[in-house]
Amino acid sequence: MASMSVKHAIAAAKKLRSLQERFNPGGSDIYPALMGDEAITALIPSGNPLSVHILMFTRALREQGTDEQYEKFGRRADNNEIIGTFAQTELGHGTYLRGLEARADYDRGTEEFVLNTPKLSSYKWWPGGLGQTCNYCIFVAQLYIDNEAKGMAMFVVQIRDEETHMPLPGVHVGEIGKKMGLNGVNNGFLGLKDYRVPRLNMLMRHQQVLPDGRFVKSPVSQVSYFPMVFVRCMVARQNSNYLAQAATIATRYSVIRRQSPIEEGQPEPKILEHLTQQMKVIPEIVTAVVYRLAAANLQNMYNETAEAVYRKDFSRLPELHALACILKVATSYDSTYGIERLRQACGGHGYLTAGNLGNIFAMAAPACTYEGENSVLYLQVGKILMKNWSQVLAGRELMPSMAYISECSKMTSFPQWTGSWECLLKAIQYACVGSIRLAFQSYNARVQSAQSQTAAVNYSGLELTKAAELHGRSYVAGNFYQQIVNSPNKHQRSPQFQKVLENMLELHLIQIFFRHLGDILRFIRITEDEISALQRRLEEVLKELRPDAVAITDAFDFNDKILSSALGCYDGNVYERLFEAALKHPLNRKSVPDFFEAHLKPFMKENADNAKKSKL
Ligand SMILES: CCCCC/C=C\C/C=C\C/C=C\CCCCC(=O)SCCNC(=O)CCNC(=O)[C@H](O)C(C)(C)COP(=O)(O)OP(=O)(O)OC[C@H]1O[C@@H](n2cnc3c(N)ncnc32)[C@H](O)[C@@H]1OP(=O)(O)O
Ligand SMILES: Cc1cc2nc3c(=O)[nH]c(=O)nc-3n(C[C@H](O)[C@H](O)[C@H](O)COP(=O)(O)OP(=O)(O)OC[C@H]3O[C@@H](n4cnc5c(N)ncnc54)[C@H](O)[C@@H]3O)c2cc1C
Repeated sequence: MASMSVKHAIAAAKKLRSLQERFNPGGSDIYPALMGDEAITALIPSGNPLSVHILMFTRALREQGTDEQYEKFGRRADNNEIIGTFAQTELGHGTYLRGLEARADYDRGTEEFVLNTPKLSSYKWWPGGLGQTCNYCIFVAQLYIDNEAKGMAMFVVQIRDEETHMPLPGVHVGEIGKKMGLNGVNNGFLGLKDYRVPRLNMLMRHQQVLPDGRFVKSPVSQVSYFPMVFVRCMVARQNSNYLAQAATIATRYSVIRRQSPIEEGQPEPKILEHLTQQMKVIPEIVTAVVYRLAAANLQNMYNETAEAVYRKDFSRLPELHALACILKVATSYDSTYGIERLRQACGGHGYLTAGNLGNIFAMAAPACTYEGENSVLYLQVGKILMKNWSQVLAGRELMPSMAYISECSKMTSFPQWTGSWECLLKAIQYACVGSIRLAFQSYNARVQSAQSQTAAVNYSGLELTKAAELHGRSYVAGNFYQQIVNSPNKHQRSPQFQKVLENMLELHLIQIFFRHLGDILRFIRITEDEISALQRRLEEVLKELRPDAVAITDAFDFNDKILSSALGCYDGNVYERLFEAALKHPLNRKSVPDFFEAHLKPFMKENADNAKKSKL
C-alpha cells in the first residue's frame, strides 16, 4: 500500500505543480495544493505520504529559515528534489512541547549541533512520510548551549542517502505500524544517536546561535509554532471538504433509496422525504458550507499574518492562533461526528466499503488529534478568553474576532426575545459571554487562592472548554450571518439563490440554538411557546431546503472519482454498482470457498457424528 500511495502521490504532486503554475505561477498559494489535495484524496484514499512534506517541511524551511537556508534547502524541497517531514512529536510527548526530550547540544569547537534522542520515549513518533518516503526532516529539539536549555529549535536533518535511500549512520528510522486509516502515509519513528549537523542547519530566521555559541533569542518565541498554525488552518478547509463529500454521497443515496410508505397504501417514498432523514442529512450539507466559508476567511487571515511575520510584525499572531485553534477543533469534531451521522443515514449499505463513507471518516477523524489534540486546543482558547476577559474588565479593546464579547459584557440583560436571526446569533454570543464570565470567576478564585495559573486552568478546565466551544460557535455563526446577510456581493445573487442561502442560515442558527439550548437557558429567559415556535421553524426550513439538497451538493462539484462511492455516483445507479463491487470481491472468484474442505466440512461432520453417537 505504501508504494502504491507514493506512486499516486508523485503523480498528484506533478498535478499539483501544474495547478500551481496554472493558478499562481511561481507563487506559494496553498489553494492549488488543496485542489490538488482533493485530487490526491481520490487518487490515494489511504492518505498522501507527501502531505507533511508539502504542508510543513517546505513551509518551515520558507518561514523559519533564513534566505540563505531557503536557497540551500528550501528551493530543493519546493522542487521535490528532496522529500521531508516535520518531526516534532515523540513516543513520550505530543501535546506538551516543553516536555520534548530530543536534544541538540551546540559544539562550538566544530560549530556543529550534536542531536540525540536520549531515551526510547524521546524517539520521534508519528511524522507523516517518515517511515519510508522521506530523506530529510525538520527535527524539533530542545536546544542546549553549555548544557543550559534555551527552548525549542528546528534543525534540517538528512536521514537517508539521496542516492541509495539507505538510513545514514546514527539514524534509526522506520514505520510505526498499521492505523485505523491513512495507511498509505507511512507515519514513522526516528532515533538519532550523536548525529552531527553543521550550525547552519538550525533554522535561524527568528532565533540564532552564533559561531562562538552566543544565543540570540527570538523576539516572539511562539513564532516557532507557526508551522502548526498553518496546518490547523488547512485542517479547517480539509475537514469541511470531507464533510461535503460525505454529505454529497448521503444526499444522492437518500434520493435514490426508497423505503417505508409515509401514508398507508402509498408507494415507498425516497428516504429523504422522511423528516427524520432530512434532519440527519440537510444540516450536514449546511455545516459543510458554513465551515468552508469560515475556513476561507481563516486562510485569508493566515496569508496576511504570514506576510506580516515575514516583515517581523508579530502583532496578529495571537488572534490567528486563537482562531486557528477554534476552527481546527470545531471543523474536525463536527465533520467527524457529521460523517458518522451521514453513514448511519445510509443504513446497511452505508457500512459497505463500496460506499466509501468509512474511509472518509477514517481520513477525517485523526484531525481531532493531530496538529494539537482538540481538548488541549480548547483549553488553549479558554486561556486566551480568560486573558481577554481581564481586558474587558479593564475597559480595553479586544481583537476584532472577540469584539462581540465586549459588546455583550455591557448588556445588563438580554433584550426582548424576537426569534430573528440577529436575536438567535446574539443569544449564542450572550451565552458564550456568560460562560466566559463564570469560567473567569472560577479561574480567578483559584488564582487568588494561590493556585498556579497552570493548575487553575486544569481545575477550571470544564468551564474553559465550554466557553471555548461557544466562542467557536459564535465566530462561525457570526461569519456565516455576515456572508449571507451583509455580504458586499449580495446584490449580485439571484433572489432564488439568496433565498436558498437564507434558508441555510435559518437552519444553521436554529440547529446551533437547539444544540446549546441548555447553555442559552442558563442566561436567557425564553418561554415554552418561543421554543416551540423555533421547533416549527426547524421543520419548515428542512421542508424548504429539501428540493435544493441535491443541487447544493452537486455544487460542491466532486466527481465520481473523488467520491469513490457506489452510493454517491452521479448517475444514481446504486444497486448496479453495489452488485458490481460485490462480484469483484476475491471470495466470489470460486463457487466453493477453499475453507469448506479445510475447515467447515470437517467441523459439520464432526458435529453430525457426535449427534449420532449421543443418540446411540
Ligand atoms: C498535498 C496538499 C495537502 C493538503 C492537505 C490539506 C489539509 C491538511 C490535512 C491534513 C494534514 C496532513 C497531515 C497531518 C499533519 C499533522 C502534523 C502534526 O501533528 S505536527 C505536531 C502537532 N503538535 C501540536 O500541535 C502540539 C500541540 N501543543 C502546542 O501547540 C503547545 O504545547 C500548546 C498546547 C499551545 C501550549 O503551548 P506552550 O507549551 O508554549 O504553553 P502556553 O502557556 O499554553 O503558551 C505560551 C504562550 O504562547 C501562545 N501560543 C501557544 N501556541 C501558539 C501558536 N501556535 N501561535 C501563537 N501563540 C501561541 C499562548 O497563547 C501563550 O501566550 P501568552 O498567554 O500570551 O503567553
Ligand atoms: C494521523 C496522524 C498524523 C500525525 N502526523 C504528525 C506529524 O507529521 N508530525 C508530528 O510531529 N506529529 C504528528 N502527529 C502526532 C500528533 O501531533 C499528536 O498525536 C498530537 O499532538 C497529540 O499528542 P499525543 O499523541 O501525545 O496525545 P496526548 O497529549 O498524550 O493526549 C492524550 C490525552 O491527554 C490529554 N491531555 C494532554 N495534555 C493535556 C493538558 N495540558 N490538559 C488536559 N488534557 C491533556 C489530551 O487531551 C488527550 O485526551 C500525528 C498524529 C496522527 C494521529
